[in-house]
Amino acid sequence: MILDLDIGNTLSKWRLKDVASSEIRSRGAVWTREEWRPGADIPDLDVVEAVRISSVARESVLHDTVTLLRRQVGVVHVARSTPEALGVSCGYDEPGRLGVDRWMGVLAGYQLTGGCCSVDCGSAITMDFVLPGGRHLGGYIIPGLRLMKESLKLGTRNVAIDPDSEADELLAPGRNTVEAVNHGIYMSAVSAVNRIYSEVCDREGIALPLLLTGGDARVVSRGLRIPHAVWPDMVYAGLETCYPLTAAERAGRLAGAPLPPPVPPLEKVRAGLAFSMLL
Ligand SMILES: Nc1ncnc2c1ncn2[C@@H]1O[C@H](COP(=O)(O)OP(=O)(O)OP(=O)(O)O)[C@@H](O)[C@H]1O
Ligand SMILES: CC(C)(CO)[C@@H](O)C(=O)NCCC(=O)O
Ligand SMILES: [K+]
Repeated sequence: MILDLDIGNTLSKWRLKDVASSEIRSRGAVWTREEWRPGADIPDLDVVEAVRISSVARESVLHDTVTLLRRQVGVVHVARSTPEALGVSCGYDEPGRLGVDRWMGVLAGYQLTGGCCSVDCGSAITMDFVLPGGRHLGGYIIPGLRLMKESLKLGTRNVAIDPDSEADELLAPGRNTVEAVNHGIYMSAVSAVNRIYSEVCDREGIALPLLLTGGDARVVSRGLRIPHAVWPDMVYAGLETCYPLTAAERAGRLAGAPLPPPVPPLEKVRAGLAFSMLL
């Protein structure tokens, strides 16, 4: 089995992948705490022959995790953001400072589409752009839905947005504090994704396929009118492209990859932008 780890600020997610069949056997998530160690909700390391890690937690958390895993597993790959990988050049002045989860998303997105906008709706909402030809432009970081809500300190932090809510309801004016906060932050996240996508496509003169991942991807997806695809395993797919271990991965087939989303005509993106500027 391959153990893939996506260590985030809020949650550490894992999945077990069968080397022979390339199937995902199980998955789970644990809160990212002081240290990460195998426990009741962590898979049995005896069956694991290789580990691949994307981590944006503190370096000490990663260090402890790797030390522990190396005692039991022969192969441990730790992904890093680099100036260049798999035909993509990093847009950051200091590539090592780009969150490696973002870099994994960019590499997976580029592999799937040959140029895209990748959005990760997690603790933070990040947006990255990579053009056909492989130039990553850099991106944007805004607080995620949960963080935005917590920062308001209106006593609504424990009332989460129902991930199954309809976008129409979430976009309507709230009629109590919880609704006003939830609908407000939802609207700000969806508007930001919309606006940033349109601005960058306009600047660059190209409409790009839009890909979404992260814990809040599904609910944000429902409020977006731009065509896009949701790819829950996008960060893991970045690990697959960097460290291919199964036959399917070596052949470039990424687990759970959606069909590349249709790209709107650039004129339509520009018209939407012009409209929002008129108001
Ligand atoms: N079971 C859950 N526990 C915590 N957050 C959840 C859960 N299900 C959905 N969410 C939502 O997912 C978001 C966190 O997403 P995700 O798991 O992608 O983030 P993360 O691990 O914090 O990633 P990063 O720190 O890399 O941004 C939260 O804003 C929250 O609204
Ligand atoms: C922005 C987050 C927290 C999103 O998970 C992560 O990618 C990160 O810690 N990035 C480092 C800062 C940067 O990407 O510029
Ligand atoms: K993340």
